Amino acid sequence: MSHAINPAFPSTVNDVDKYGDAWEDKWANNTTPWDQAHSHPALIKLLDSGEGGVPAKGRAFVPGCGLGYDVDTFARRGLDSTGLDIAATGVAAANKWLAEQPPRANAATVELGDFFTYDPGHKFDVIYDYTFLCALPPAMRTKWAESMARLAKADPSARLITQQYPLNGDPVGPPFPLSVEIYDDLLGKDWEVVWERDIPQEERRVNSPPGDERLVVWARKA
Ligand SMILES: C[S@@+](CC[C@H](N)C(=O)[O-])C[C@H]1O[C@@H](n2cnc3c(N)ncnc32)[C@H](O)[C@@H]1O
Repeated sequence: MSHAINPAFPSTVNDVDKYGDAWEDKWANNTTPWDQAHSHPALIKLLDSGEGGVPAKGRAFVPGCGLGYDVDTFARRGLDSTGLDIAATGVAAANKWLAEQPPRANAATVELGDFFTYDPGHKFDVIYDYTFLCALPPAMRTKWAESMARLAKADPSARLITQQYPLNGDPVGPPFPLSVEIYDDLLGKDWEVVWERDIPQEERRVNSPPGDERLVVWARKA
């Protein structure tokens, strides 16, 4: 079995101390091959369907947002939307891209910060994770789940949307392979699944490495 590290992800994220620098290096060197230039079609389909009880107003949050396509997507659906990224170069590029898009009624901004210590001073109605959990060294996963609960409204109307990927990946990351069980173990204490769907091959993002994808909507437990 191959243990090659996917070039889309910085190998140095395995070293937690150099972790933020590794992402900044990627952005500064303009090597962001994960960037697909748009939101995942499965997210658009979910939001357009109105399924899963995803709030259509309030505040949306996209940690590890990259260039901010998902921030724009939520803002165009009625939510004031905040992205967060640890790479300053990425944040500047994202805010430039967001400013270049057609006007929208709701706020769409990307902030510089570390998800694990981020405190915006308010809670979010919707949080979306895509290619963020899989980018983290597995040792950080418990803190990822704690931060999701900390940043979401403690209300059953709050939703966490996880684009679960890669579910059948190479055992050595990044991207670090995940499984439905891993998500359940991480999130089951604070969240319950209210909607889920396997993503068929034709809906996956172009250039995705092999691996199943599943889109899951979680409601915050009361
Ligand atoms: C694989 S990229 C995915 C970007 C985006 N979600 C996309 O699909 O285009 C992961 C992103 O997470 C950011 N990131 C990594 N660790 C972070 C952290 N602790 N807090 C905030 N952003 C982080 C990286 O700088 C990078 O832009």
